[in-house]
Amino acid sequence: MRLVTAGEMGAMDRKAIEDYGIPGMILMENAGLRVVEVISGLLNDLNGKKVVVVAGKGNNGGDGFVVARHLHNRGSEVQVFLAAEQEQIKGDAQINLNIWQRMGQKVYSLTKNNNLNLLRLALMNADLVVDALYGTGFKGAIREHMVPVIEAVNGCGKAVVAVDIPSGLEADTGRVYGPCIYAAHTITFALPKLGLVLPDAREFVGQLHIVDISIPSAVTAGAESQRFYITDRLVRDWWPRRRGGAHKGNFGRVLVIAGSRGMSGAAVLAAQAAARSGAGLVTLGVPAGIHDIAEAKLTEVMTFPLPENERGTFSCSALDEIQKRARSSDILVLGPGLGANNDTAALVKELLLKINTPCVLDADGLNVMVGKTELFKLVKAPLVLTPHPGEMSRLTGNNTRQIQDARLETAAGKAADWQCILVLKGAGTVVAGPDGTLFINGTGNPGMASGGTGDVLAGLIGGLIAQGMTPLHAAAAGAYLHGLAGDAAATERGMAGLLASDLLEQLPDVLKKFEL
Ligand SMILES: NC(=O)C1=CN([C@@H]2O[C@H](COP(=O)(O)OP(=O)(O)OC[C@H]3O[C@@H](n4cnc5c(N)ncnc54)[C@H](O)[C@@H]3O)[C@@H](O)[C@H]2O)[C@@H](O)CC1
Ligand SMILES: [K+]
Repeated sequence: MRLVTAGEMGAMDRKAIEDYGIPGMILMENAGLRVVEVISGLLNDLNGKKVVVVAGKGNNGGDGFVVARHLHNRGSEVQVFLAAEQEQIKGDAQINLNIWQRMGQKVYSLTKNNNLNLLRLALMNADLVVDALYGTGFKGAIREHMVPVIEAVNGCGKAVVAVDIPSGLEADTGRVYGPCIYAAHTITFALPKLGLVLPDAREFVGQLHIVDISIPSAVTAGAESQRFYITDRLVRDWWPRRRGGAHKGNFGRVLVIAGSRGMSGAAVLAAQAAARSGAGLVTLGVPAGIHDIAEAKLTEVMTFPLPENERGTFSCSALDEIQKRARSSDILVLGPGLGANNDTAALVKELLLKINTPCVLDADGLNVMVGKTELFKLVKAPLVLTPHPGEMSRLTGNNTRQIQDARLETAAGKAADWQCILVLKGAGTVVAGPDGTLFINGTGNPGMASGGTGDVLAGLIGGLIAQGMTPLHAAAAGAYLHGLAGDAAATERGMAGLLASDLLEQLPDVLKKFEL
């Protein structure tokens, strides 16, 4: 699903209104109705439920009046609080406010101080709160006089449903510069706004619902944004189909080159993830000293020993053998647990320059390329880099704060500079293609910030490429599925004890639903 900025969404609204003749009132009516549908699902029976609507002066507030009307019609007891003077309300919002008042319903203006106490009282008794203070028109920090309103809503302990965007959050940046509504659910219209899926926004957005408000599909499909939110639907579109009569040769061959003395686990995890992803054949090459361990740990994956140096890491003399094996493989996964020394670094560098097989380069495979990033664009086959912010910092020379403050720009910029696919890991993993396409991932949880989960991701992406997904789609799908596996593991066993190997256990169930 495309991610849009407030400006892009506004242009689409205008197009629907001006080019297609859909009155703005209809869009607002649909928006309100969709919110009521979600609320209805949350409260079961709307009859008799107490709902507080806090509305702002713009069209987001207008949506709030529509919500209030439909909830009232379905038997809820609705109180509307307006964070503006009535005279400030214009256009469609004004029409909906008028309708509400002609229905004999009150509006309490929060610009009068005593109504703040009334709001607090109403919130105490409420079953649910609707936040319609600000939507895509909001930028910067909440003004001083609105702070107590937001604080009252956040402090009341009731479920808050945010209309389009939690008020206080910027639609384009996902940034919050002052107090902001903590929503349990955010119902956003037509397409997800970029800021809603960025990591800073997560705690405010709660569960994100994307609802249709009847903007013609030709308009939303014509959005120019090359940023996408990864969804089930996208992954399903990319999914490699398994024909009847298929054999293991149809699902690709993965070569994993990974591990060193003390880090056999990384190699094993990456190889198992490739196998669990559905790849036909997975072969793991490790330094000879840990070969017996790898072989003992793995059942389905084939293993072979390679020359090592006195530190127990790959020796550069392993080059020919790896090259030969890579030629008969569909993808090379290189890097997990390699260790970083000059000998191994030389091997990685030579391999990248010589192979014609697509490659996923991870972990120490990336660390040994620090200072040599100009070589990335010389790699002949598609290259997928999977740095976490620390590795990205070393590769770019920017500190991690700079990387984290500009995750989208960094990923997109370096994917273009290095002519590669860049997977910038961390909350809200960003996948960037060299052509400017960006995918943002919303699955996963903090429990996954533990050793070995990155190795699983590298193997998973490799396995998907082997099965015929394009490297860019495999990187995005891999991040998404990896997060789903982490979420399933966390649901079952909690976050604290979550191990990378738990993700492997969850993968078959996660993948199952895409096979249908
Ligand atoms: N036709 C349309 O454009 C539609 C718009 N819809 C709703 O309209 C919303 C956008 O409406 P608007 O553009 O009127 O904007 P908002 O309703 O988001 O209102 C923002 C208002 O707050 C002001 N503001 C901006 N930054 C502020 C700050 N830091 N502190 C205080 N005030 C600030 C703005 O000047 C504006 O008056 C969407 O989010 C959506 O909810 C929906 O009704 C669907 C159709
Ligand atoms: K809102």
